[in-house]
Formats: sequence, structure tokens, C-alpha cells
Amino acid sequence: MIKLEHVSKSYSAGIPALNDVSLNIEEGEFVFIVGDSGSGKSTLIKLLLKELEPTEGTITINGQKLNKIRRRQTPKFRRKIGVVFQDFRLLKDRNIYDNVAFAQKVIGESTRSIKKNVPLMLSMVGLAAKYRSYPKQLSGGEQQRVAIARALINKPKILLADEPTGNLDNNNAWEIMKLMEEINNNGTTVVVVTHNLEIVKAMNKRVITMQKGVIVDDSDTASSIVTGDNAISRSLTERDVLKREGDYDYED
Ligand SMILES: Nc1ncnc2c1ncn2[C@@H]1O[C@H](COP(=O)(O)OP(=O)(O)OP(=O)(O)O)[C@@H](O)[C@H]1O
Repeated sequence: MIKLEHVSKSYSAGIPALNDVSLNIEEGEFVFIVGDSGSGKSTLIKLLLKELEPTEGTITINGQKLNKIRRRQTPKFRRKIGVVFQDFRLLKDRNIYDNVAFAQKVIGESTRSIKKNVPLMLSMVGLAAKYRSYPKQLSGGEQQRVAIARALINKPKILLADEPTGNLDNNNAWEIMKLMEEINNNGTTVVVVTHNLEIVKAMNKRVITMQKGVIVDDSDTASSIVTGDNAISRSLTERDVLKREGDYDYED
């Protein structure tokens, strides 16, 4: 699903930010990437999103070699990956329904589908009742849930999260991690960059440790590997949601 072969990235002369990194992440895995500040974690995420090009080596995602993707095809490629950041990056002047719906509008989804999909997704992250709220009316944990809903609404096979709990207190951090675990259990491959080693230890997943641009440890726990495609919609039917949330209409 995600394959790096001898990937290096230098921003300038001197020590490369990534130095000959080879890595394989299989479909359905949940992987933490940890390491000191400056060890290359964010560089790795940016390479996976094709925001940066490697200086050397090859990256393959979903069978697609990233260096073969033309510039005008890049947005389409990125839409296949859900991304979540530390600072949420929500649209401040839109309510949370519109924040999530926006991602569907961008790919040309019909209004009818959007009206069906967005409530389901908001329900999955536990925010169906707050669909009219604006980001500033939500707690940090809730805002991150909206960001996760937005990242997943187009059913990507991969979710990348760069310090998703960095701005959250411990309880909210745990809830977000548990949500990511649920998402992974439904078949999505999840890659999480974090400094929160307490959570990493407790979650018992594969942990890749980086130091000065190289992988210094990769502890694989095979029990965390789940196979299958993205199946959020399979596990959460419309009927489930109506049962859970009560039947109510969303505005246009
Ligand atoms: N745009 C850039 N230009 C030059 N050097 C950069 C740039 N971005 C990152 N670096 C350097 O590359 C190295 C790796 O940085 P990176 O941001 O990938 O680390 P990180 O592990 O994500 O750190 P943090 O945990 O602090 O976010 C660092 O030495 C950093 O200074």
C-alpha cells in the first residue's frame, strides 16, 4: 500500500532530512511514526502527499509510483489520501456540515449523495447533533473530529495524521486515537506521527522510530494488521445512524 525504496530528501547541503529510508506499510495496518524533533517525520508525510519530491529513491502508493504522477494529476492523487493535522485546518466561516460537505463538492459529488453521506460521517465521529455549529464553538477534540470526518468523507484507503493530538488534552487525545483505531478496524490504513509516547505504548501497534533521517527501530506487531478495503460505510449503515441520532433533516 505504501512503499519507500531507498528514499532520501535533502533540503540543502548537509545532513539530509531523510537518508536512504526503505519502508513497507501494508493495507489495513495502523502505524505510529515517532522520533525527536527534526528526525524527518513531517518530511516523510510531505513526501507521501507529493508535497515534496525525494532527492533519491522511489515512493509507491496504492501501486502508483509518485514520480510518474504529473503535476496536473496530483490533486486527484491527493484526494485518495485523507490527511489530518495538529491545527485542524477547518474553514472558520463555514459550519461543520459545510466543512465536511465541501470535500465532497470538490470531487463533484451530487447534492443528494452529500446530504446522505455527511450526516453519516458526522455521526461516525459523534458530532451529528452539532452539524450547525461553527469551528470556534467546538472544543479542540471536537474540531479534530470534524477534520477527521472531512478527511474520510471521500473514502480514502489511507489516513495520514501529523500530530493529530498535539493541541489536545489527554482525554481528548485518547478519544481521537480511539476513533482512529475504529477507522482502522473498518479497513483504512492509518499512519500517525506523534510525540505522545504514552498513547503509543498503550495502543500496542507497529511503531517506526526515526532519528536524524533514518529509521532506527521498527517494531511490528502482526496482531494490528487488518486486511480488507475501506469499509466505513459498510459497517455504519444509514439505518444505524437514524437509530442512533433520530431522524432529522439537514438544511441545504
Ligand atoms: N523547508 C525546509 N527547508 C530546510 N530544511 C528543512 C525544511 N523542512 C524541514 N527541514 C529540516 O529537515 C529536518 C527534518 O525536519 P522534519 O520537519 O521532517 O522533522 P520532524 O521529525 O517532523 O520534526 P518535528 O517533530 O519538530 O515536527 C530538520 O533538520 C529540519 O530542520
